[in-house]
Amino acid sequence: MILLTQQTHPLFLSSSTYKSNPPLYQHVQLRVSFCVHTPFSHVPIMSICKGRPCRRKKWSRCFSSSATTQSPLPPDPDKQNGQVGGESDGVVAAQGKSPDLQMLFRRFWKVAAPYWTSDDKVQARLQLAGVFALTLATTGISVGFNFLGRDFFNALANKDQEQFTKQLLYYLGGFAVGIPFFVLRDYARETLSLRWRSWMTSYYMDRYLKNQTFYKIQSQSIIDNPDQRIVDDLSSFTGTSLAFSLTLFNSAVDLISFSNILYGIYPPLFVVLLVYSIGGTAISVFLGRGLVNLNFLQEKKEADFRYGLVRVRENAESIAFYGGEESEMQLLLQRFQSAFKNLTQLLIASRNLEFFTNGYRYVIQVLPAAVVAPMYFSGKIEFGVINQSVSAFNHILGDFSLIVFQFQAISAFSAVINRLGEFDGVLDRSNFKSLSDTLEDIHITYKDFRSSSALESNGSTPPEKYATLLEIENLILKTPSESTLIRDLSLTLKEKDNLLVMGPSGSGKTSLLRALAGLWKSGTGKIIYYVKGGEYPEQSICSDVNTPLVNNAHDTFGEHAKSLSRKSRIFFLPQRPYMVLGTLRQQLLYPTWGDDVIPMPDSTNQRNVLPFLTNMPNSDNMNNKAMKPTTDELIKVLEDVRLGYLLARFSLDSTHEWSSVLSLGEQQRLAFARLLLSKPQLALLDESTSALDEANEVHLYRKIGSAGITYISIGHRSTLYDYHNRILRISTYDSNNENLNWCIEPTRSESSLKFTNL
Ligand SMILES: Nc1ncnc2c1ncn2[C@@H]1O[C@H](COP(=O)(O)OP(=O)(O)OP(=O)(O)O)[C@@H](O)[C@H]1O
Repeated sequence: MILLTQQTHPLFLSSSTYKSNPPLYQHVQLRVSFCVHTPFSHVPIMSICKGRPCRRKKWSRCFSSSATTQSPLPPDPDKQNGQVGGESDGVVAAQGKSPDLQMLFRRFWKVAAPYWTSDDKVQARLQLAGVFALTLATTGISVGFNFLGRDFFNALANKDQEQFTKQLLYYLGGFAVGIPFFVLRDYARETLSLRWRSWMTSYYMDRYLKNQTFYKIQSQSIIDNPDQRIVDDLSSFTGTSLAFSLTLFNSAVDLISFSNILYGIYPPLFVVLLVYSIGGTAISVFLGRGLVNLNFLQEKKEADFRYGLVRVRENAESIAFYGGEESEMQLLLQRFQSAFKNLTQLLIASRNLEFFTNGYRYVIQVLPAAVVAPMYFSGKIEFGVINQSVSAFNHILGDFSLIVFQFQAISAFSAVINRLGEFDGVLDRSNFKSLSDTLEDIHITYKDFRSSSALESNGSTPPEKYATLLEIENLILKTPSESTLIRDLSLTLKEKDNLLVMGPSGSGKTSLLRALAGLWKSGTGKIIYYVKGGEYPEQSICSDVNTPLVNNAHDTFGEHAKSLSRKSRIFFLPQRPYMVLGTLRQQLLYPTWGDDVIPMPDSTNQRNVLPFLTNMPNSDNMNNKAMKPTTDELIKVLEDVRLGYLLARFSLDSTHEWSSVLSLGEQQRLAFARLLLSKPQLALLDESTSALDEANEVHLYRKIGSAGITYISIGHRSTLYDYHNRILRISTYDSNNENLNWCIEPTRSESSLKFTNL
């Protein structure tokens, strides 16, 4: 028996980390995991983590070392990046049913296939071929070792010193030649796995961030912990898929190579082995059937626990103000207990399976020697042949017993496949159509600004002074849970026609802005934006699949223009501004120039970066953006919103946790600075001055008014009347009342608006 120990965690802790946190890592250092292998066999017969059967990742490490066959080297201290992704709370798991095998294969294929047909396919396939070739070479080397071992033990048994020395030298020579193959095979496999993972990470992140999918997933609670699926599950999926494919390939080659040897020694031994392994597989599938579901739940529960801790970090100040430590402790303990209970069940299920699998492994150990020994005693075979038959037997046993030996790894892997398959489906649905068929009824259309002016000047009537910016037609707005908020709203908004939206709490004011921003689609009706299209290139004007086609194709902007117009023409200011991670300059430039302020890596580092990991800003997008503001302009805009004093405390390029170092009112003023820099056509302001004193509020409204930005604001203060032309009053919807639950009224005469005379 060869005992390969992996004292894993300390290898990944720098001494300083360890010294600064000795109690934290004390128990970690004591965790010794090991895989026990049979002589020259790649099959791990036991996997132990601190005295109990290893979970998933540790097993998959044994698994991947098994995939790499008979390595004379200790397995790599490979990625110890926490737990492997995991199980899903998907439909199947949630119902506690065993996942359907066909669906599992379908999901596996759907998740795995895109990379191998992607832009990186040539490189990927070449590397895969290299890994398979190296695996084949290592199998050949193992067969060679099998014969070397036979002659070595023969020389020993015959007390033939000369032959023994010769065989010893052969053995050492074999190691010198063979070891690099094993190392290179493992390295090539890990490199390919990392490349695959990198591509998939970029592919999943792209789809996750596109079309506000992240928002839909979060606001409608569609699936749990998407972040964990992107980080852990993808890593586990790529690593285990490669390891598993190589194990299968290797087992097939191994089976052919060693079956010949074993069959040549004693055919009945081969038949016994076959019957034994088929029976063992059937029993372990039966005993371990509950593990897949337990693995699903375990990962979800652990992710929930981790998310609870992240929320404490994110809301540290509020929790500290409330003095909510006790409640947080209770909530976190509840989540941990839930994970603990499930893990206990998982351990019990694993233990029961281990009773069988360990028995299965050990009972068979003496069998080949016992069957072949009579032939040795009768002088029909030499002593070395016994060793050879034991070795060949173990190889074939491992090949036939893949499912028995790897059942836990396979069950964990199935959970990962289901989790990713489910995520992939959600991303697909979100990117091709809505997540729910009933949610796509509010249509947003973008038309060329000129068409509104043309319409108005058509015929004998003189053109109106101001062009239309927005039309809302028969809008019935509903929550995602289908409760009506606003009925049959129709309005037209022209340039400088600033609208104030008022109404009781919960009546649907923010929801109206959500619908205008395209975040909510539940309901019916039309929203038409007239976007100043002069800056858009002709080719960006195309028919829009998500919006009803209008007669004049040039009137409707495509997806690309839609995102451009949303980004550069319509600007949304929430009540609690979002502060990005980065410098003060980045805060100001977000989101209009957000993608070109991130420093590009220098060209030396660039060489090592995979092409799909660099997200080059879209050149059309760049062309259509206004010139990036200079430092002087940034300083001026800070002064315009009365934040100039910040520059005495922070430089433009200093990085801080801005949501903590700036007060809410300062953050709101910073958001107005972004708005003034972007100069959109239309701004949607959701109580975006709620934290400001009246003097600052008035000042900011004057600034955006004089900048020529038209706005729709939600607010409660009567002082806001002075800066708006009309008020949209919404009352709480009552299904028994047939009247409309909104009305539009003028604030006061247009000439009296405070900024019009500025
Ligand atoms: N994701 C959601 N799913 C279901 N209902 C929601 C969702 N988000 C909000 N609602 C409900 O929609 C209604 C309108 O919410 P909205 O935020 O638009 O109100 P509001 O008028 O802006 O209120 P306030 O003045 O208090 O901010 C509320 O009853 C709210 O509970």
